[in-house]
Amino acid sequence: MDELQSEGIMLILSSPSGAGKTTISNELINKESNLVKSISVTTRKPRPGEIDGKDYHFINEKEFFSLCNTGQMLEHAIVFNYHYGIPRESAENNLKNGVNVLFSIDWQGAASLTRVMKEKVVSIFILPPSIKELQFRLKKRNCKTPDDEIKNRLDQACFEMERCLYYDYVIINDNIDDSVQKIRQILYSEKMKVKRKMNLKNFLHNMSH
Ligand SMILES: Nc1nc2c(ncn2[C@@H]2O[C@H](COP(=O)(O)OP(=O)(O)O)[C@@H](O)[C@H]2O)c(=O)[nH]1
Ligand SMILES: Nc1ncnc2c1ncn2[C@@H]1O[C@H](COP(=O)(O)OP(=O)(O)O)[C@@H](O)[C@H]1O
Repeated sequence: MDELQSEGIMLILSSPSGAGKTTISNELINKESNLVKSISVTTRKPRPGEIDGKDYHFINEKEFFSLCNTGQMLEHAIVFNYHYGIPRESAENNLKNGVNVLFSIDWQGAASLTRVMKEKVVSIFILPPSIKELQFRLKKRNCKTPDDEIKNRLDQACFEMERCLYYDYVIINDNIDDSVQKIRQILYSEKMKVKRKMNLKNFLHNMSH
């Protein structure tokens, strides 16, 4: 066990819709014991197969605004006409206890979390191998999604991908296992950074006395 304790990292994953961040997030959570996913709240309706409290907390607009107005949200944004936001308490408690927290959020959320939480944040942008592959994945995920909604998401994707310039890392999600492995390597390296070691001075002091 590492005697040098690190504070929890806020690991942000963003990508255009359909590039694979949900799939990658789920794999990461399965593989990393010290990583938990932050469950956002949203006013979007659940997709088939999505579970309330696991994929999102599905709430109505009134409940959403009440959370915002009482300071219970770390950040919130409108994406594809619905409200999304990060509940503050659970994320803050995990970080305090040295647990890493994964945020699968859009570029607006990434920008505002980075502005507020600064060095606690490590941000990764996931790119699809091509627009054609992105279109294929969007259709594969939910064949009931209307064509105009897929077109809307593809149009947005080009704009969103430009945002990768402002992230710490960028990954092309060709193969899921490779992408997951790359992110795990980033997490391990980030945890070893001197600035994240909470008890380094004490450790050195104890060694020399
Ligand atoms: N800013 C922000 N974005 C979020 C949050 N939760 C999810 N999102 C983003 O909202 C967008 C739409 O998410 P979703 O409805 O699940 O669609 P998907 O990206 O196609 O799976 C995605 O880019 C998510 O990463 C949040 O709490 N804050
Ligand atoms: N590397 C990959 N190769 C092939 N298909 C993938 C890959 N990553 C994700 N997918 C598939 O693409 C679809 C969209 O992935 P998803 O994780 O829901 O994207 P996002 O959360 O970014 O919207 C899903 O059907 C998923 O199984």
